[in-house]
Amino acid sequence: MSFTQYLREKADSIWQANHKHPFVQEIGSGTLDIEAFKYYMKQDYLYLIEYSRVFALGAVKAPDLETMAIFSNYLQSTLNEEMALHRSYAKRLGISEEELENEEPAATTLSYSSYMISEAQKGSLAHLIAAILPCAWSYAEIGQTLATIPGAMDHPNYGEWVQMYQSEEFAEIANWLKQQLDSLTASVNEKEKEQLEAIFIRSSQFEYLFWEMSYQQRSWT
Ligand SMILES: Cc1ncc(CO)c(N)n1
Repeated sequence: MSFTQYLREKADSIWQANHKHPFVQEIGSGTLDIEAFKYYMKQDYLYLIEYSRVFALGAVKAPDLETMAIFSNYLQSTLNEEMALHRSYAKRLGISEEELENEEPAATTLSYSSYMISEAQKGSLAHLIAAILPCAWSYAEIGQTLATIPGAMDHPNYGEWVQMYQSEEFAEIANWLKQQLDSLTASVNEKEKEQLEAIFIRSSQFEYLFWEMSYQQRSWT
């Protein structure tokens, strides 16, 4: 079994809880309260700014030009493609660009993004990837699952979201990160593998908290 497959199994109960979370389920059924979605969009925009910085740090830590170019490519696609989805939703939902950029991060957004940046800065490239892999991989898994629900991709509010995350291009990011982590861990010791597992689990838990925060539209209190 590959190391990333092992991580996926270790985190399975958390990932199942993410799939079953009412925020995710209601995007699929199209019944999610639009106010919760708006709240999510604004917080996720802030999250993605910091997530982009981790890709930039990946380019800094990359061992060769090819890896550097791929990190810079995913930095570009997050800033200009994934975040364009948020900008387009904001426009449609009546959130101004100013409001989008001036939103204050909620407690979970701040702790999740600070956690990723901190692991990315202090650790090796493998640590950096372990911190962001649950983000890319769990959204690809969720997007592909929701896409099988009849009508989910055509829903007037949530269809575009499902289309983005079920796409091949989005899944490619997770697949590439998995390959990198598997090859980087081919020769690391057990202690480092345990550290990487702890980071992967922590980010998976933060994914759950992010759904929960959004569903409750919860900020700091
Ligand atoms: C919180 C969160 N995790 C992962 C993704 C996927 O990029 C996202 N947009 N937001």
